[in-house]
Amino acid sequence: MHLYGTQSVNNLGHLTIGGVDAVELATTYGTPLLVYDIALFRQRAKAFKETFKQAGIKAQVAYASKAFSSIAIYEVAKQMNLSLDVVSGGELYTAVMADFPREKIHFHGNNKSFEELQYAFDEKIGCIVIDNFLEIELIKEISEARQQSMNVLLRVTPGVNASTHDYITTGQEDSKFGFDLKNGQADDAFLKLFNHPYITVLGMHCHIGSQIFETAAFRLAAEALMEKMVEWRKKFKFVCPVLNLGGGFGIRYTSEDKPLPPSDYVQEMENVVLSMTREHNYPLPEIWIEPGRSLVGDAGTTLYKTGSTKTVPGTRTYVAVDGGMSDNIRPALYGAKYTAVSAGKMMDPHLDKVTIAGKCCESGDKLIEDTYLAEPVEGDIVAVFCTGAYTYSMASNYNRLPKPAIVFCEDGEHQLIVRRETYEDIIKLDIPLQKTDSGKLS
Ligand SMILES: Cc1ncc(COP(=O)(O)O)c(C=O)c1O
Ligand SMILES: N[C@@H](CCCC[NH3+])C(=O)O
Repeated sequence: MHLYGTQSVNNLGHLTIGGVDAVELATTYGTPLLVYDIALFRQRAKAFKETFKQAGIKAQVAYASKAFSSIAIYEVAKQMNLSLDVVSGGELYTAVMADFPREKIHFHGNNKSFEELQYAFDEKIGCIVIDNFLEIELIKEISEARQQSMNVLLRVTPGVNASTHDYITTGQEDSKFGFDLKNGQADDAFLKLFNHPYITVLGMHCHIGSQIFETAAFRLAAEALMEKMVEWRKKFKFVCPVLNLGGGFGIRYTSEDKPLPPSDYVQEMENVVLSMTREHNYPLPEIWIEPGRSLVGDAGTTLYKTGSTKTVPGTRTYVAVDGGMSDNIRPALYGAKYTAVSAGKMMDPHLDKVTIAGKCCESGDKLIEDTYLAEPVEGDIVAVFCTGAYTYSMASNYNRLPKPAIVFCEDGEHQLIVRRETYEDIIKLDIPLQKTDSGKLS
């Protein structure tokens, strides 16, 4: 059984997270419950920052908050001196509500609206990562109309095919994101902005995908961008002060995943940048990275309560829990794999082979196929590990299931940071039909 971060087992045989009994948490807050081990988040953040410090490289570590966005996690990110990657007006609004330092906010997105861009200008954020030609025009229009300056990075696709799920690779040429590095798009984009009175191009950005294990993909991407930077210096006498190499560092969901320590990926990037800047006598740029999953993924654990059990003789036993694809779409969407334990029976042998099913009206709503629990009976608390990234942020109200509550745990303390949705929340946007004489709409 693999435990993460501060997880342990207490003398009652219960799983503990951040020194707090998981079964007690389930009783106090109800289930499904997403529990974050905040010490693990802090440890990961510190490790990333330390890697740059040791190499003597100026850096920004931006939490890619699409992985999990809430006011409280932004507050922890602020405490840890992280920067923040937001990808929509909604994430930016959450950051503003957390009073995140605006100059450390980076705004992403392949189709930012005029209103979202104006909001970014209103808040005077640190940087907009420009993704396409329309956005260039919109940003020029806004900055000129307001006579307001803005820092930008150009998102480029370096043509690197990282081996991960097709849906989450982003650095290949055939991608909806960014300007192609090889076919001249990136140069065109740069020239449209270079020497603009209000817009400062800080440099380039790339992100090659998510849940990547091989260092080679990061190396190739860094090399491709460095080569372009050297070319731009030669052609346009432009020196990039910033190189943003994105996120994507893989984590261990199951024993099949063999990630390196997150800082190893960063060191690979650092080595490329250090050696190529030396080789070309290029001023060392600041390196920015954007880890999401590797900061919050294994810090999150979802607690469910088991309900009905069904055995298909000779085939399998389904154990249904009180959540499912509505709070974790990843198994259904990507075939993502997870591990689970019986959180109240940690000392008991986990020998019962079961498929953990969700409660949504969908055959594909299976959280884990063929896993092992300790003699499951109704009312057990099952903990599914590594659910901190892209679960709550991708959650839905499918079947009108209320979204779970979220709790932070640290040093034996726990705090509710997102309350559970209620049925009232579920219908809060509904507008009943207006009464007319005919009973029809008019
Ligand atoms: C531009 C960008 N940066 C950072 C991330 C974070 O990726 P990850 O959560 O895999 O670290 C993503 C998501 O893939 C992204 O699209
Ligand atoms: N949502 C994906 C990752 C997408 C990353 C964002 N570009 C996942 O769950 O793995």
